[in-house]
Amino acid sequence: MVKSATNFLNLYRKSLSEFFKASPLYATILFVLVPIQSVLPAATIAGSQLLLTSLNNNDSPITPAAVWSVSVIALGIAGPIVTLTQGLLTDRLVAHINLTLMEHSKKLKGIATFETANYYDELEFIRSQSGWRPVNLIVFGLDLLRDTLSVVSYIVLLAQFNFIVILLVLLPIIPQAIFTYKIQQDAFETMVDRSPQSRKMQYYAKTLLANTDAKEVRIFNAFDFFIKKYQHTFTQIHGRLSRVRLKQMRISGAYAIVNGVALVVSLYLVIVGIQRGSYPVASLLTFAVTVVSLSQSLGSLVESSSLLYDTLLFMQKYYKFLSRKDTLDVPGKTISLPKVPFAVAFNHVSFAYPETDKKVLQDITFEIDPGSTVAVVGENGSGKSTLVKLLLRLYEVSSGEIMINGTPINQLNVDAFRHQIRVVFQDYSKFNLSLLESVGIADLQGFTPENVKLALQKASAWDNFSEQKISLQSHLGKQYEDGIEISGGQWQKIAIARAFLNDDQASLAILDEPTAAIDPRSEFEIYQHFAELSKNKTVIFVTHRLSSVTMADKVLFLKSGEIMGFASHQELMRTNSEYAEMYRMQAEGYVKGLDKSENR
Ligand SMILES: Nc1ncnc2c1ncn2[C@@H]1O[C@H](COP(=O)(O)OP(=O)(O)OP(=O)(O)O)[C@@H](O)[C@H]1O
Repeated sequence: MVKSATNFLNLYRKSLSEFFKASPLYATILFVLVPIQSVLPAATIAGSQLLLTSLNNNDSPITPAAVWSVSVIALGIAGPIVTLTQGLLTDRLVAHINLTLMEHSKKLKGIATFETANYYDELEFIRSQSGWRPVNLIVFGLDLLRDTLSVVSYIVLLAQFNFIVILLVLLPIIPQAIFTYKIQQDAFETMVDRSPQSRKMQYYAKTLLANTDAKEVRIFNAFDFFIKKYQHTFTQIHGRLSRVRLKQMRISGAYAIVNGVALVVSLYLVIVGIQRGSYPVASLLTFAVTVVSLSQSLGSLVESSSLLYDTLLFMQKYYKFLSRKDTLDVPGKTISLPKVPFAVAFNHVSFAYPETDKKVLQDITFEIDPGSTVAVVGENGSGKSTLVKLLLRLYEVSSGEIMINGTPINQLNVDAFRHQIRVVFQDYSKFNLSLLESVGIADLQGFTPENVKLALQKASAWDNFSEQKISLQSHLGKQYEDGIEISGGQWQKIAIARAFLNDDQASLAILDEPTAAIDPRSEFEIYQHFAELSKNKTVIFVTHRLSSVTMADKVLFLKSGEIMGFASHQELMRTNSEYAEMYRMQAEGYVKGLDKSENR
């Protein structure tokens, strides 16, 4: 209990320091004004009692009247200033928390955090709440400060009464507070637990409402299917949360009754005290007003601190994410390679994705000569994209070693190494930016309108865009009001253009199924430019179109994470029956297709 209270206070203190990081000015104004604002109600009550006493004693009422007046006026002025500053600080804090998260993601050079289910859930939870949780941190964080100071100031006012009176007012609140924190923790844990389910619910709603799945949902008439799935998941998680909240309400009601009885008893004690002459008559006013205000402030203190507790549990996850280290092991001193074509060597490389046991690559050993072109082929799931990810050092190998120009990959400077690579991913990004930026992002220091245009030409995209009056400045995608939605093939051509951008400065090009959505004419044109792309650099391309392997010096044939063959296409055709069969099957399918159309 003491330990968790200490943790709570430490986390609160740490979280408050975020206010100052977000805006030192607004935070300072608030931390000066809120305490003053908090004690002002008690000051007005004290002023009232002094006023009554002075009138009763025929003394001058000027000083107590001044205390009362100044307190009331200051209270009126402080309110709007605090509200304004709180609003301004909230905006800053939301931006600060999100920017800190984004800055931290910069340090995570590996992608395990983003592709592993557990990490992903945690990240999604933080990301989905980072837009509004900081607001609660300010609101409840300041409420706690305000309520604490108000409670202290009311207790000071009550100090003139018997100790038992104070105890009667304060005691019932302690079990109530403990219980409320416990319930809040249960509610939070229920919410965190349900985060995978919440994601499911969001997914079902999005499938029906977003444009990405609109076609198939309608063709399959799958509306009720998704609505039922949503309702089912909602009922599951809502039931748990409702039970926690109902329990909270029942027990809070019971404590309210205990509290009420304690207040009545304390009023009785004060009346008896006044009748006996222990307290002045005017103190009844102080007691009546203070006890009600104190009771309200105590209730509010418990509520705000329990709600803050909920927010602090979020902050705990936020700090945990910030303390998350990169999944790559980056040495203190790293090596940058000269701008020459890369020689790539895999030495007995095996790999299992984090938190899984299955080796998706097993004992892979091969060498690629600098400046040569290698095609990687194999069935779905044979490990081709995984090999690419390891070569880009998005993951660390489980065992074995990858060497680039004779240097182990994990001794290279990650940023410099990646900057020497041009890459097209199978699941390429559709950056909702201008056309210029969508391509330029591949070389942020070196892109110009001219070289972006050249890259788009090599990707066989420029004429197509020009015909549709899409300029370099046009915004792509639906994120913008004036954004233009382009076709799947056009998005892919932009991804290819990124590989062509300033490609003469790269040492390695990696193309993972680069032309899957491209029309045959464009594909032919792009492949013609590939010859240019492969000049002065090593090229590795993953493909299912075996017709394109003839462009490669060698073919790496993978099956179930193992190398089945690594030789020229001609040699594999001669020596590897499985490869030859795969190639013939594709070629026959194509020829049969031709025969059919000719016989029509
Ligand atoms: N992030 C991941 N976490 C866990 N397993 C993964 C992950 N990504 C891929 N896998 C698994 O690794 C294996 C190899 O996948 P990979 O994507 O490398 O195959 P591929 O040869 O590129 O397939 P395709 O031809 O379909 O693109 C598959 O069994 C897949 O399920």
